[in-house]
Amino acid sequence: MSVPSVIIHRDADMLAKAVAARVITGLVDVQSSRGSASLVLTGGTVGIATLAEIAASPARDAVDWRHLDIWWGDERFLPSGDPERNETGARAALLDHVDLDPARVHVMRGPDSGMTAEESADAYAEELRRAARPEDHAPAPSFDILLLGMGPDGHVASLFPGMPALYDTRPVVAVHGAPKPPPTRISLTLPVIQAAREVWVVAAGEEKASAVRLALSGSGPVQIPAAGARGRQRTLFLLDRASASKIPASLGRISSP
Ligand SMILES: O=C1O[C@H](COP(=O)(O)O)[C@@H](O)[C@H](O)[C@H]1O
Repeated sequence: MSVPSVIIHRDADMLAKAVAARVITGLVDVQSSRGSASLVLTGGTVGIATLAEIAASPARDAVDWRHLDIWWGDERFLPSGDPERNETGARAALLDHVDLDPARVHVMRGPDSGMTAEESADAYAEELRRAARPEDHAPAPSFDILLLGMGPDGHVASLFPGMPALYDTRPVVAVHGAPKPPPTRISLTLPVIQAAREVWVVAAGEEKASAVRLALSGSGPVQIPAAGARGRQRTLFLLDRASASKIPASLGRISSP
């Protein structure tokens, strides 16, 4: 697993713009060497703002959207089209504005599919298994870029502090009783997250400052799930000044004046 690098931007707006630029460049780089790429989306405020910035960027046309697999790190177990679903926000902010191959948009299904949360998690695990290549040596692809928002309690995806999902070794799990609504969710687990090539934790706001410090300073993932957000080749903590305000100055590289 890689050691996190911390990059700090002026504010949430600049952070979303900078992460958007990074995503575009990252996807173009992967596609130019391998043809297709994979991107795991997150919900949450900065996550969705980043997608809107990608959509607004003239550079977005440098990405070959038809050869991109879109996955989700987590989903709120709500019917399709529900405004609280991460998918709904992602579609409105970006996915509806670019020429994706619908077969490569891998949605975590909600209760309107007729599935229980457990069945939906199992169906997603099966979709991941089918997408895994021999070189992944795992029942899921090694994603090129996996984006994670982070809550003030340090949760990433739908992995909340102290909850059983943090010990689960299956690739995808149903989560019940989440402290943030809605209580039922579907989430990738830490083994799949940690198999991604690059994991980028994106956070803004003073209310996240303590969790950011703990995630970067030796806490375990059961206490602070973001502490387990590490990529195989690269881990980035992309922060605004407020969320970075409690980490030692030596840890962060200021990127926006
Ligand atoms: O519920 C969720 O929250 C987190 C963080 O959201 P934020 O609004 O505090 O940025 C998000 O990463 C996750 O995908 C989502 O389901």
